[in-house]
Amino acid sequence: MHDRLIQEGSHLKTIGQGDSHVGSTRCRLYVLISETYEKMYRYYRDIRWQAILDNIKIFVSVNDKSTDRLKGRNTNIRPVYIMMVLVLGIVLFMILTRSHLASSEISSMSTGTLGKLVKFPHCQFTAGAKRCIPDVIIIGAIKCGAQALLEFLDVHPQIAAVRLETHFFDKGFDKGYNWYLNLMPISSSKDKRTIEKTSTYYLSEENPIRIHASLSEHCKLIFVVCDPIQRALSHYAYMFNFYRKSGTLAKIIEDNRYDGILKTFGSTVLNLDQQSVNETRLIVKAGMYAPVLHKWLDQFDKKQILIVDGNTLASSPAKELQLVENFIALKPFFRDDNFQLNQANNLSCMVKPVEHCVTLPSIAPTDMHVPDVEYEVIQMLKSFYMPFNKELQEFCGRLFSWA
Ligand SMILES: Nc1ncnc2c1ncn2[C@@H]1O[C@H](COP(=O)(O)OS(=O)(=O)O)[C@@H](OP(=O)(O)O)[C@H]1O
Repeated sequence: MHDRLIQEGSHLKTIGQGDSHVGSTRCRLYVLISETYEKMYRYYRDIRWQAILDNIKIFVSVNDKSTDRLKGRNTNIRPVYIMMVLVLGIVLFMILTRSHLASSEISSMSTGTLGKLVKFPHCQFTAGAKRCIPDVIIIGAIKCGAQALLEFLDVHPQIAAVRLETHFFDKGFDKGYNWYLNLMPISSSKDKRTIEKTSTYYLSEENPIRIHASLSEHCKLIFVVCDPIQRALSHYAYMFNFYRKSGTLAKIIEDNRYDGILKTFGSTVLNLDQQSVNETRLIVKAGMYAPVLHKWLDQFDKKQILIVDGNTLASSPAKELQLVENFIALKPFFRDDNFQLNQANNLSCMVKPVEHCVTLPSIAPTDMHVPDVEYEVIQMLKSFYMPFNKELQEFCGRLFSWA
């Protein structure tokens, strides 16, 4: 069985094997590492028992007669109690070999500013339940409706969403796989895809490399974009209100950091001479979608990335949700009559099968600072973003009303 597994499954690596006798039955244990669970199903019939811990898969063959069994020959497989004894032995074996596994994997890791890069096991099973790291990640953009997309998708029966931003790949990568996995929803269904959203992922150059190295080679990315000027205004208003509420606005303005804001929207997005756009500011950079996308395309195939239009998502969510269904191969679920447009803010709420409006930051409308915006500033931003928007449209093969 072992040779056949190795021959047919080039993704399998043996890291240990041994013989043992239980009564008169000779048992051979193999400890194999596999990157994917799916491929293992093909071999499942050969295997008397398997266990999964991190990415260690353990397979047990009894008397090496499993290949005979596949060919339909009769075998003298001993009763279930033998297997139970083996299970206990193997659990011990797994514990003893974990430290060895860790060090053998480290040889293929990259360290340095990227952190340890290693393919994460997709799911872990405990007490009949399963947790899986994401199949799909919504990587941004800030203030374009990524949260609305996530919350609506979570109503789909095949989706298990992480409601809070984990920031694992941009801020918590050194916390490691188990920390990340424990943030994932528990699911008992085989059919569910796990989805995570952190709106700042798209901005960091390390994230595409880390996500590509850690998640399944089949993982998918969703990038929600929107009118970059509207986005910048929303971002500015959010930060202004946030810092004012926390009493740190004056300090933020004084610090003049690239990710901070200044007293006015114009002074934040323009250079000191007021004649050109300051592209070193986060608030400007966060709307330059095409250059950002290049970093992701260095790691991922174009087919693995879906661009969603956040402006359309606000007014006609079903249209964008259907694109997502198609992209991640979900059963059709979302229709126009699931949603209703709220005339007060021009944003859609779900009305069925559940009533759900996406919660916006808890700042009372009366306290909300709406930035003053000069016509010239908008014109400068328009010309600045135009080539990036054009490139994005070419990439998507789709026109956006705001581009
Ligand atoms: N259906 C629905 N409900 C609520 N909000 C919606 C919806 N569709 C899109 N949007 C837009 O989402 C904007 C906030 O974006 P995000 O949730 O992605 O912001 S964040 O980056 O995660 O903080 C938010 O921007 P602001 O209104 O300026 O706050 C909305 O315009």
